[in-house]
Amino acid sequence: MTVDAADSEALDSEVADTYGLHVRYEGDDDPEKCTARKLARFDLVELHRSDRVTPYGVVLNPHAERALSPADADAKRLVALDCSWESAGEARFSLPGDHRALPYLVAANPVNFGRPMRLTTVEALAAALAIFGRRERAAALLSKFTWGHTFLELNDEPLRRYAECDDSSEVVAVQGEYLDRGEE
Ligand SMILES: C[S@@+](CC[C@H](N)C(=O)[O-])C[C@H]1O[C@@H](n2cnc3c(N)ncnc32)[C@H](O)[C@@H]1O
Repeated sequence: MTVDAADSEALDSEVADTYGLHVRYEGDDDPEKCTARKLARFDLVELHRSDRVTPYGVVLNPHAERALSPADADAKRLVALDCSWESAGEARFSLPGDHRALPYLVAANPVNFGRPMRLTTVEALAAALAIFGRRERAAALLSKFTWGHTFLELNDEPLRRYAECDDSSEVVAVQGEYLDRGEE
């Protein structure tokens, strides 16, 4: 088989499975607690050690100007950056791709439980899948963590409402309701 044919076959299988899940893995966080490494052990994501070899896709970036919405659901790949929060500044997100921030959601992981927006890599990927209407696949990723199901429970209503939006501006409007509640 030619290289091109092999590439195209690999791409077809990603598309058939709807989304290829990729992680640019920095490796500066506690490897014992790293959610991306655990997902990779179960072959649920592919880890990449440099920006250059990380495939193009929708990049989950908390600093991005545009919010993720169902309008992005035709993407072939979701890409997260697994690094420590200390090194997750804007400049670190130099990956090629369509950068999107997740809307208001609350973390369920033991390190940042209850804290808005500070999601682990598995929570971020699962949230994106849920917003794209792939709730079962989101649950499958989270099922590898004892606290994983809590993420979908805590965020059940916002995730369902974001998944019903048409585009980023609608998602931002829904998010505004949750942010306002937090300020009351
Ligand atoms: C900073 S790393 C921390 C990973 C952690 N060490 C772990 O074990 O999962 C989390 C990654 O998830 C994605 N992420 C988390 N919160 C996000 C948000 N609010 N919007 C977009 N992406 C987010 C980003 O790709 C971010 O770099």
